Amino acid sequence: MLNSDIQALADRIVHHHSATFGARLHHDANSVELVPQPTPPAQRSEAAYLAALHACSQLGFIAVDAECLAQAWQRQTERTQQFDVTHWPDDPQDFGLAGADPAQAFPACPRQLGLYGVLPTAEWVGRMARAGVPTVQLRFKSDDQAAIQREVQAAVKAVQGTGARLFINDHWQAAIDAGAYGIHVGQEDLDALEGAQLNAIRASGLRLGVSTHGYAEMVRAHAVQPSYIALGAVFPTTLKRMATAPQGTARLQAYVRLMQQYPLVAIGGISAEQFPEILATGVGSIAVVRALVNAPDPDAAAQHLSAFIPVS
Ligand SMILES: Cc1ncc(COP(=O)(O)OP(=O)(O)O)c(N)n1
Ligand SMILES: Cc1ncsc1CCOP(=O)(O)O
Ligand SMILES: [Mg+2]
Repeated sequence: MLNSDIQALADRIVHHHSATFGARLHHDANSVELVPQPTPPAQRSEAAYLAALHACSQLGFIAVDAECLAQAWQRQTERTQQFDVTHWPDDPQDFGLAGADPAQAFPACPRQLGLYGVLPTAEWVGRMARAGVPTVQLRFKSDDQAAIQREVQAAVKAVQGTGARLFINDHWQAAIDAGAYGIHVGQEDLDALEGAQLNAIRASGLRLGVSTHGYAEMVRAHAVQPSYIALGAVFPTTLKRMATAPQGTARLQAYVRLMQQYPLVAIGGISAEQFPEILATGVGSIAVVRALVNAPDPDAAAQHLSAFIPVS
């Protein structure tokens, strides 16, 4: 039970930020509602922390993200010596995101990765790279090691001479062996990697992209200092069962403000009409599957969508 002073502070946070985070997230075809979450058990006793923990849960942030935000709100309050309910935490130092060892960072990749095609086969990878998609990923789901090796090698070959950067999803050893541009891993994949395996990826010189679905996962991703961070799912997607609700553009905007030190990729349910509002958040790349693979004319879609996003 919150005491009335803390409840009043929490109400002020909710009041100030509900139009941004708490309201029904828009998009006619992709309407998403973020529902209030139970407030998790408190880890500390300061007023700013307790009020923020309650308010962020009310605003629909899952327990680990509400905890992360509440800790950041407390640090912001101590640093600025005032509890400003209007100032949503967005300073990396308040999330423990400052001061990492640059020697441990994965190799840099451009901030503007441009259109990012996430594709099921080497054939699709080659086709989209030839159509001008600047960043492509082979997302080949198989447990057959021989098939994986073949597909990864074929994808590396397929992008040769096109200028496209090729990331390989999941199959990091095959990606290293074949000499891809980079590897993409999810949070569970990252958790499953032993220190020696992560060191092997780092030593290979390949870039590393990591999926995130909220504040706590961004902080975890930062611990390995990847080459880019993917943020999603922004909108509902039929292609992957997501453990968390779609994030929507308001949260995406807040993530981008916080994670400026990384190249950022938005993913999940993004179609051509949504490109302008996604790009307005400041991400350097939009990753899509269906917008390419299910398009009536995938080559024309590749050219059309690529033209939307600057590349560096
Ligand atoms: C650019 C990009 N972002 C996120 C994902 C999802 O990766 P992951 O969480 O590993 O899930 P699977 O794609 O393996 O199902 C991605 N592939 N690419
Ligand atoms: C692989 C993946 N990871 C998060 S959303 C997603 C699928 C994105 O596909 P689409 O762009 O068709 O929604
Ligand atoms: Mg994966």
